[in-house]
Amino acid sequence: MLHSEKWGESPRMKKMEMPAVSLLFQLVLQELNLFYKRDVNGVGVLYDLLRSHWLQALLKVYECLHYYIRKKPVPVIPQARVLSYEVEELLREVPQSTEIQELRRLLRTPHFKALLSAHDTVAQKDFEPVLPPLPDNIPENEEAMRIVCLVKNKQPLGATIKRHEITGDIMVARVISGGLADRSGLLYAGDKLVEVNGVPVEGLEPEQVIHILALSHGTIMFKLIPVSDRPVSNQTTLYVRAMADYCPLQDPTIPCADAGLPFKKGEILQIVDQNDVLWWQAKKALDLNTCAGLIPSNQLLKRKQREFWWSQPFQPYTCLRSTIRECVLCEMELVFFHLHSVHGFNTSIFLLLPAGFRRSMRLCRRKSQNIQQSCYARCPSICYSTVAAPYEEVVRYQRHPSDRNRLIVLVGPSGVGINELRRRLIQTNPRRFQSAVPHTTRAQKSYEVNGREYHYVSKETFENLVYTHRMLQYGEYKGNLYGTSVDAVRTVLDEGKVCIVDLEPQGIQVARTHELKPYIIFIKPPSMSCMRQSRENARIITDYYVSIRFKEEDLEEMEDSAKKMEAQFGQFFDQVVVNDSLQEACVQLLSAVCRAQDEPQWVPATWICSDFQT
Ligand SMILES: Nc1ncnc2c1ncn2[C@@H]1O[C@H](COP(=O)(O)OP(=O)(O)OP(=O)(O)O)[C@@H](O)[C@H]1O
Repeated sequence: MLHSEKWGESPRMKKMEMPAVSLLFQLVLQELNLFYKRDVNGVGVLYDLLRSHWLQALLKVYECLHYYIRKKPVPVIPQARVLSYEVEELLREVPQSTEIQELRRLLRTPHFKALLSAHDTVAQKDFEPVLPPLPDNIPENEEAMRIVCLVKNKQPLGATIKRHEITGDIMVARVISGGLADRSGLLYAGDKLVEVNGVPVEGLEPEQVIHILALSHGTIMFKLIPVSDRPVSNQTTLYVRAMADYCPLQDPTIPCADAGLPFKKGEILQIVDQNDVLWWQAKKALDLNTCAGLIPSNQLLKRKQREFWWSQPFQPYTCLRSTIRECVLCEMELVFFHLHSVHGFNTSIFLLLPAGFRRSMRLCRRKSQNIQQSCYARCPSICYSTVAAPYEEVVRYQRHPSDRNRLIVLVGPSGVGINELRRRLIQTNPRRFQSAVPHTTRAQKSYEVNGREYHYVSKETFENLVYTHRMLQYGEYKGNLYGTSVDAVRTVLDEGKVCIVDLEPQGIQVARTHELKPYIIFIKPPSMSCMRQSRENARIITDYYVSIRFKEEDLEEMEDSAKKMEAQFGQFFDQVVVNDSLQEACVQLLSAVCRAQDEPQWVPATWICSDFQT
């Protein structure tokens, strides 16, 4: 901000602008000076004290603060006009002066004029809120009472009230972090309301208090008895990934729906307050400037999920809304949170393809009924418990250039184009990107090379890999076992390359380890109408030698399957690429893969913090 004054231009001016304290200091020192020479008792000590460096420095700070508080910006356009006029005059005298010509050009530029105009608009506004005078009839026990004035603006007040179950008093139930009430530092959870805008609240219902607030304009004045034990905030900020959707407006148990924070699975939330065991306060990591909202705590969600799990043991994925609906809480909070909105507050065919370009687990699975999904077969309880955790603690992770690359996992419905995209991605830079060579128990063909198309192993070896948890996923096709091993992935990563694998979504959990740090990319089909166009000439590869056109039912199945995958596993997707135009999808895929390796990403805290690692 530009200021028109210069501080202390003359000694007289300086004296006039000097704050009273400084002036007093000077006078006292002058007086003491007289007595100092006469050696009056104690004068020397006082004189030295007042002249001490630290006190002088403190006084200097005080003077500076005083000066800036008093100083108000003034409009500068009139001065700019005078300057322009003087520049013109000067140019008449020295027309060839490039400096003055440059100054004239600057003064005439639209952005400079706009800057001055913006400055003056701000300078002429009075931003100081006009507070009403304090009431005359402040009670004698003033100590116990506090008057709080909050000026309404476009933001919600950010606090909730409730009736105390025993005393019937109207209390501040909670103050939402980052809201107006919180930033004022004047309202605390547990404060007892006595009056609102001069109206006593004793005997009133919380709804009636809300009504009084709704009718008030300008400034809201609360008379309240402060809570005796203010909560000491020693919270550490925590980031979590939401593992389910949550909609506060459809949750009848939330103490205050308007104060709730809706979120979708996969979103990163910053938990700012965990004081309440049942209801936390959180912000979205993408929108940290807003005030926080209420979300169910980990404990509350886990409890409900457990109850639901025991009643429906074969349906691991629960609808958060349905579980929460069962919860009955005694607390009933009323909002003066969103008053502004309610009451007007401003408120492939691998035969001929080079190594790595073969189909792995996706091999003819549409036709096969025998392919098993390893995840559930091997560890249903582990999968369930992890999937069902309501929040997953996450941290920001930036891969160090000397670290191994993160595993890239492609997930999507059969036929969506995963093989095609992976093939194209690898083709862009085969020295950087590579698939993992799968294992199989089927016989090696004459033109195949062990370790190129497949690792050909015996059934016993294969089963041993499965039992020792070294298979990311595996399945059976026409009596033979196929699978992708962790060792095969590790081989690619150890060569400094980026390993690209496709997994069934149930296999995501197996791959999510500290070692592989997988980055999951969901390949999503476009809308049905777009698919009809883009897949008009495409072929589904149903067996090594058979390819047929996509039928309407294939497209429907793809869409249906994609929806189910998103609904059940969406929380694990780091990136979604819609495969409409192959070229565009490939570009998106390439940039996502590069981002995963080179830019900071949210990853489970267990992958990074040594405390979590087992
Ligand atoms: N965006 C697209 N536009 C047109 N055709 C496409 C597109 N994406 C993929 N295809 C074609 O669709 C067919 C199926 O693709 P692809 O084999 O890559 O799918 P997939 O997801 O790997 O299927 P599966 O799970 O059965 O192995 C291929 O012929 C491929 O070229």
